[in-house]
Amino acid sequence: MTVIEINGLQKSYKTHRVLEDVTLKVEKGEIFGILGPNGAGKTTAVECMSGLRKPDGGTLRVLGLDPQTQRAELLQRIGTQLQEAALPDAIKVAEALRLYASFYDEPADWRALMDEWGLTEKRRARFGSLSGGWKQRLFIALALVGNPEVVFLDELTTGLDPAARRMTWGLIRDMRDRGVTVVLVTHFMDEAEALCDRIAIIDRGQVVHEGTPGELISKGHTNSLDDAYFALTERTVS
Ligand SMILES: Nc1ncnc2c1ncn2[C@@H]1O[C@H](COP(=O)(O)OP(=O)(O)OP(=O)(O)O)[C@@H](O)[C@H]1O
Repeated sequence: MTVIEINGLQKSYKTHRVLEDVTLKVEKGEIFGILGPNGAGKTTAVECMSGLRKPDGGTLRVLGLDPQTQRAELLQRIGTQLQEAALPDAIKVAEALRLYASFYDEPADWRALMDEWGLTEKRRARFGSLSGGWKQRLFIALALVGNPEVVFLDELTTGLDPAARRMTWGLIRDMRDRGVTVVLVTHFMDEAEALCDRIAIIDRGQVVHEGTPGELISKGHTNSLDDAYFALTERTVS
C-alpha cells in the first residue's frame, strides 16, 4: 500500500527554486531514506509532506490526504521529530510526553511508551539536563505518542556518539517492526545502508536515483552505499 505519493513537487523560496520536480512513492511499513547534499531540498520536501510548507506545484498525498487542505486530519496520523528548540529546558520528560499525548484524539498510552523506550528512569529529568542520546530517545517517543502511521525523522542521529547512534538505529527498526512507516533524512551512508528499505537521492531539487541500498550499490558499480553515492551523484570529496 502506498502511503506517500508525490508527483512533480515544486517549491521556491522567493526566486530560489529549491524543489524542481520531486516524484516519489513510499510504501507502508518501510524505512524510506532521503539522501542528498546540503541544500538539495530534503528538509523542504519533508516539510511539504508533513504540511509545514505549502508546495507551489505538483501533487502530494500522505495517507491519501492533502497535507495543505487536510492538515488537521493528517497531523493526527503522523509523527514528526521535533527540533531541539521546540521543548523548553525546564520541562520534565514525563510532562513532555503527557503534554504531547494531549494533542491527539487517540494517543498512545504515554506511560507505557515512556517505559518501552527506556525513559522511565529519566521521567523527572528536565529536558535541558539530558544528553544528546536521551534527547533523541525522547524525540522518538514524542514522535510516536500520537500512535502515528507515518513518522518523519530529519537528521535524527546527527551529533550522537557511535553507541547512541547504534541504539537509535535499533529504536527506528523497532518502529518499523510495529508497522510504522518511517521517512528518514540522513547524511550518514552507513546509517542509510543499515536501516533503509529504499532510498531516494535528491539533488538540485529532483530525485536523481531511487532504489534499495543494494540496487544503488549495483547501479554505482561499487561495494558500499558511501561509494555508490559519490559515483551516482558524481561528486568529489574536496
Ligand atoms: N525558510 C526558508 N527561506 C528561504 N530559503 C530557505 C528556507 N528554508 C530553506 N531554504 C533554502 O532552501 C534550500 C534547501 O534547503 P533544505 O533545508 O530543504 O535542504 P536540505 O537538503 O535539507 O539541506 P541540508 O542537508 O543542509 O539540511 C537551501 O538553499 C536553503 O538555504
